[in-house]
Amino acid sequence: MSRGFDAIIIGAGQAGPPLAGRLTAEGMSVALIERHLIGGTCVNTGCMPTKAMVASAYAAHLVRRAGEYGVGIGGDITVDMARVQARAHGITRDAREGNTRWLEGMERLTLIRGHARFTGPSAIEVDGERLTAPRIFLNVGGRALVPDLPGVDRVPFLTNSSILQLTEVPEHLLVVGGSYIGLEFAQMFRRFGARVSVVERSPRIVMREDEDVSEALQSLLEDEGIAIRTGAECIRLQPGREGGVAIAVDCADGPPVMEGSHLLLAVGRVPNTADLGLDAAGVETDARGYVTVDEHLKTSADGVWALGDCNGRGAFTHTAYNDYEIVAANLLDGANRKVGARVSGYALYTDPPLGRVGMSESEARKSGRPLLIAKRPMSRVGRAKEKGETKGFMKLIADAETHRILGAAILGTGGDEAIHGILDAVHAGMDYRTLRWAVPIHPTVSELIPTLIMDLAPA
Ligand SMILES: Cc1cc2nc3c(=O)[nH]c(=O)nc-3n(C[C@H](O)[C@H](O)[C@H](O)COP(=O)(O)OP(=O)(O)OC[C@H]3O[C@@H](n4cnc5c(N)ncnc54)[C@H](O)[C@@H]3O)c2cc1C
Ligand SMILES: NC(=O)c1ccc[n+]([C@@H]2O[C@H](COP(=O)([O-])OP(=O)(O)OC[C@H]3O[C@@H](n4cnc5c(N)ncnc54)[C@H](O)[C@@H]3O)[C@@H](O)[C@H]2O)c1
Repeated sequence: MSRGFDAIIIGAGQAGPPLAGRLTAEGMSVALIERHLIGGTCVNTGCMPTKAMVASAYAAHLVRRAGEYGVGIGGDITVDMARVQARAHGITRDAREGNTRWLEGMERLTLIRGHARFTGPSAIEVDGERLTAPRIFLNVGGRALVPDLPGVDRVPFLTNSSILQLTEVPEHLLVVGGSYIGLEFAQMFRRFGARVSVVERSPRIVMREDEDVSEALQSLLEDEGIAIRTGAECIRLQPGREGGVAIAVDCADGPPVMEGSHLLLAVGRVPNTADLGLDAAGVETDARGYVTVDEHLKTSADGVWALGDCNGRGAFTHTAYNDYEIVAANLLDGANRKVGARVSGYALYTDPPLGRVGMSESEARKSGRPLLIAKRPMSRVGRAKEKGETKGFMKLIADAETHRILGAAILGTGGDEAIHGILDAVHAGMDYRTLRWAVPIHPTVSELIPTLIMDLAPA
């Protein structure tokens, strides 16, 4: 049996469902195929559950600090991991069910549950059924990378998905990987009461950020009692002496073996492209399996586009959604939007969070432009003092000749929100001098943005 559609979308993550909404609204018949949970990674095992758990961890942290604010708490502070998880799962379930209802009620949409793979150009097979369409959109996302570390097959390990099923606080959580996933889980589990050790292969955590960011983050995590081991190049995994897991790191300074009760692998993601039958349709990938796309997100095969994490052009929910906006605008609105025009912005949800936009200082220096830089510790931000959250700093980097902002980092309370004032200015291509005369609201973290601009100096 074969069914024909105007369009087929594979994957109901962050780009597929809104694209289905636009295409069906234009009168097209669309098949949306999902093999697992509607909403994909962000809703089910990524942003939503982790940010819900970060909120629980923040509550535990603040309660422990209550005395500093003049607030007394009677009795011991306890964390009920099962309730923390139930809260997070409730939030994700509501989102997933809302998305599912929306898609099930969408006119001209056929929602198909199953694994899709190409059988030829314009042809897909799901559970033995053949589907064809002149337009096929890949939104297949990715999954946790399980690295080929010696001993990985001899020890139990957790990923970002399975760690969401823990109903008890681990005694000692070992985290391999000191970037987004590793650090967000490390801090939250420390705040839930676990001992936590992070092992990172690079010379510093969050290696893609500037050194001052890595240093400040490491120091604030260590202040909370998290052990961090960087430059750990020769990691071997082995069963622990008293059950649990051990990581042998005998190639660097420090103790040669770290033992823990649980192990989280947080060393990156792999795209879900190996089992898609891409060869049958002539869709090319790079060496790491990411679908190769052009500036309009078209693949090497006519009539096939790739959106979201699987195209390697972004690794965030907002970049996946923006991919949908680009494809929809070009196909349906006669636009000529390009992925390269996107201003890079993201946040790391430690507490305090790191809000980032554009270039890091080291990238800006490598570009060879004449730079102006301003930096201010959060201990000199009124709102941070009032909140009792003064760790971190804000940094702004501008081009001295063009007067454009090149990048910024706000590692500090509210940094994930305040960074948007700068992100919008970069997006608008604004001359930073325009912002000098903005009248921001007091007391906020954002109110320091004009001050930072006044402080810009050759560096
Ligand atoms: C722990 C964690 C925390 C994160 N936190 C944040 C955050 O705070 N902010 C942020 O911006 N980003 C965050 N991310 C990243 C974010 O989740 C992803 O960038 C985003 O979900 C990518 O969306 P996507 O649509 O490309 O793919 P996905 O959301 O992964 O969706 C792909 C879908 O395709 C389906 N699929 C795959 N292959 C097939 C097939 N052959 N047939 C049918 N269906 C298929 C999958 O089942 C899945 O549902 C986080 C990620 C993780 C892991
Ligand atoms: N706040 C957010 O937006 C957010 C949160 C979580 C995840 N994410 C997304 O998920 C993706 C994956 O995150 P991630 O943290 O797993 O990957 P990542 O690629 O950001 O970092 C992986 C880290 O593991 C280290 N590493 C790699 N191999 C190692 C080894 N063998 N031993 C020790 N360390 C090793 C790397 O040096 C790096 O620091 C990110 O690209 C991000 O886009 C985003």
